[in-house]
Amino acid sequence: MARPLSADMTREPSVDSSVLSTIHVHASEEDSSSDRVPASTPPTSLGDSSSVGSVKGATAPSHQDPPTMAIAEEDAPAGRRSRRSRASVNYNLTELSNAQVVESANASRNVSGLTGRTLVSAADDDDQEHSPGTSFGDKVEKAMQMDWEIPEDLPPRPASGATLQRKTSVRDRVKKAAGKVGSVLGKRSREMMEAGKRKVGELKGGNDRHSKYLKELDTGVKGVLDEMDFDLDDEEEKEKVRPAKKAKKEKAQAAVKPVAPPLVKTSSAFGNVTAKKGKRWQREGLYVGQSIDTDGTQPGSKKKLQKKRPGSSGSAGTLDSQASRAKRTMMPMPMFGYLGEEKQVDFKIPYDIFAPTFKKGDAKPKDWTDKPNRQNRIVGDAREIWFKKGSLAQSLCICQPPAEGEQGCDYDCLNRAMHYECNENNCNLNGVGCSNRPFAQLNARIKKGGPYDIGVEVVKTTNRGFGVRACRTFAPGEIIMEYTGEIITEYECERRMTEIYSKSDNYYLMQFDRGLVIDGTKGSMGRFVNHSCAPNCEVRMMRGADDRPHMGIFAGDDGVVTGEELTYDYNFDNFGSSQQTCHCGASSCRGFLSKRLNAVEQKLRDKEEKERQRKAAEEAMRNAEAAVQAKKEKDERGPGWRGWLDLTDRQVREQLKKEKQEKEEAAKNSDRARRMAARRGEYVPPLPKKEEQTPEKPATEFKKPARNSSRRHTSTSTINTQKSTIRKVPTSPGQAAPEHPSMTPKPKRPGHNRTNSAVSATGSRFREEINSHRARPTSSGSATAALLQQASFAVSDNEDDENDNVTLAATSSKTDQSKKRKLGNALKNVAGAVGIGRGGKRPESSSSSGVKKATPGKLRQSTLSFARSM
Ligand SMILES: C[S@@+](CC[C@H](N)C(=O)[O-])C[C@H]1O[C@@H](n2cnc3c(N)ncnc32)[C@H](O)[C@@H]1O
Repeated sequence: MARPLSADMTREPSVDSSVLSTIHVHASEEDSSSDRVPASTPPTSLGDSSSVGSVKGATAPSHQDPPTMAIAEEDAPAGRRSRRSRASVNYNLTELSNAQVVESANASRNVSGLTGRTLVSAADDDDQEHSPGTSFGDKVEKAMQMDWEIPEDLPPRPASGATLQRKTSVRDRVKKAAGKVGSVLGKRSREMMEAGKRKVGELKGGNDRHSKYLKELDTGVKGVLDEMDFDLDDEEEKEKVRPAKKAKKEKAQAAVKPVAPPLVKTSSAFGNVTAKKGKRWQREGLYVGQSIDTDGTQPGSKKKLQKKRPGSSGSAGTLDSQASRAKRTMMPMPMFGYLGEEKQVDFKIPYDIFAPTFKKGDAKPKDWTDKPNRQNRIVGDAREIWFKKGSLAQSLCICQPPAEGEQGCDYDCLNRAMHYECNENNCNLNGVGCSNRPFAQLNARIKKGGPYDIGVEVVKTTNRGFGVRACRTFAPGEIIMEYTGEIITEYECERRMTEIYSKSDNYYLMQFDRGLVIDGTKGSMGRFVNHSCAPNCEVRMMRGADDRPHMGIFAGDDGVVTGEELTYDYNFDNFGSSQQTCHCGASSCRGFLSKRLNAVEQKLRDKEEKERQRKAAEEAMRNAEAAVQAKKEKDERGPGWRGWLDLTDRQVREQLKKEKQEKEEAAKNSDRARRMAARRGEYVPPLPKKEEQTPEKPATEFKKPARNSSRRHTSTSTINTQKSTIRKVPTSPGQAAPEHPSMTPKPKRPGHNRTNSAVSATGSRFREEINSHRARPTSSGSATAALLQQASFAVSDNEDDENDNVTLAATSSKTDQSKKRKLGNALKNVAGAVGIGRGGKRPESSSSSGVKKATPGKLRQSTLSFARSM
């Protein structure tokens, strides 16, 4: 197909505007002899070099021969003949190529029009432009030699007469370079940027538009040049594009509402500038990386931030840089809404946020390191048992591959049922989907490492020493850790218990295989797992792939969540006699870290417990009854009862004797006795005046506690008035305070104010009765009150001479007689009132004078009272 170019072409002036209208091709002699193309036969295709080559003549017009162009001999490839030796053929290329008429004066640019679409890249054009020595014809020939086809999806050719696509300008190339700069950072980026700037600088030449580009290059947003829109240098074009941009922007803003972010000032390497309007970022919201100053709308909030941060002194650093320093590194905790009273929503901390870890200063177990012994150590005689070849039955599971979404070797697996861990030798599934390999899984997890490999930590509890807390979740039945330690014999265990751990509070001994015991004192973290009567874990023994038993702590049926303390039921065998009290706090707590009982044991225990409770209830009942009885007896004995006295005590007996004498003496000198004696006409010796007043008897002795009822209160106060008068009766001079401690009066009860001595001192049953009735509620309170008031007034009249009332019987004067009468009447009235108050009846034992006789049972003091039941 391709032939060496063998024709020189010249162009003849054309009447047409096209310079390419007529081209003369000078065929060589050789061509004319062999491949000569007749003048009337045009090339049938563009591949025909003789016709295409003529174009070259058009690209390099010779000024010596205008307008006919000829290729100089020296331009021809080496070995070719000179022009003189070739025949000249003229072709009308316009006609031949059916090319569109290119109006541009620049012939080299218009070449592309011949092939419809540029076959030669812009870069080649540039090369050609910048390397004038390169033959265009050669290039065309090269292009012709290529296997090529025009892709179908090319943009349509511009309509005839439309402006052809312009060649890439320097500005475009700068933009292109700048675009690359935007995506790459570092030295290379800077170099490219500098190159772009230089090019624009070359173009500058006082042109405003160019200086604008230069400026844009310098001040691009965030220094990213790919965001610069160099294409939009035409104001008209910009206007066309803007509405679309605007709509896009509005749409974006609507999506991030309600907070419209303010246009912020930003800084770049080139200084502070106002940010480009196009892009706005949502600066606030509940996501990592947001500004801590969540309420940016608060005036002064940014300033506060500025103040807080060291080194952020005003001008140093822009707002953006400060905000970036104040970015959250974690999700903020949802503090509000969950805990309020209105929204009683249970709040659970997501496990992947809450990761409790040991803090500095937290208590750590002294005898334990962070790198515990994760392997069992067989000690002493245990070796013999441990390494003895057991006749354990081999197990082989017959599990089938699990269905999708299910796990293999599940609860119907034979290995699992026999507490064998599946391994490559005994598992039918060959490990595919097998879920019965906990220790292999644990080892793989620890080997892999990472923050959740072990997933638990030792923490100090409030009342149970140290404990273990989960730092991650564990699925139900998932292995958490292995309980390891020293493997000892039971004998050794007992020895250690009595000799080494006898004074210890914490025991780490766990029953193991074949009568062996694991002493976890020097073992894994499992030894710190505490007991609970409602545990969240369980301990299981399993024969591992190494054919040795292993003790594992597994998550219970509900799994374990982050932050939970791991617990299992110790089912403690008490080595000692004393039981350890349980502080697990579960509602079903058994009270002790003791063994969980089987059904029969539990039944027996329940029966015993029931019996114990019944006995306790009976005892309580008996005690209550005794208390009631005692109270009743005490009440019956009256307020003067001083409790039981020991009559075997000589001092007590003497004291009682003395009191009796005093009482008799007092009775002799009592008003009543004197009155009676006077009535009988006997001589009544006057009482010494001085002794009439008894300062040691406080006035409050007779006081009754205030009552709620106003009526009672009224009557009480009335009686108190009267009482204050009556109280002035002298006490027996011989009366003294009891000496023996057992005689010491007990604290007085309200309503039982009167003591024996008080009765003795008054020596009057009237007063006694008044006092006793005063304490009782009356049904006809108002009538009684009136009468008592009357009596009170009557007695009050006598108050002028305080001593007179006690010397009534001793005086014989007229005034005294009248006073005596008055008082007698008053007291009579009172007694009558009391009688009415007790149901309208007069007291049975009232005398003809209207004075009520106290019944013997109402006497406050009795020697009986002092008899102690022995
Ligand atoms: C295996 S250790 C557990 C770790 C232990 N708390 C420590 O600080 O080393 C068992 C001992 O912990 C204590 N303990 C465990 N659970 C308890 C509970 N629920 N109530 C009271 N004490 C408990 C008992 O002293 C028990 O002997």
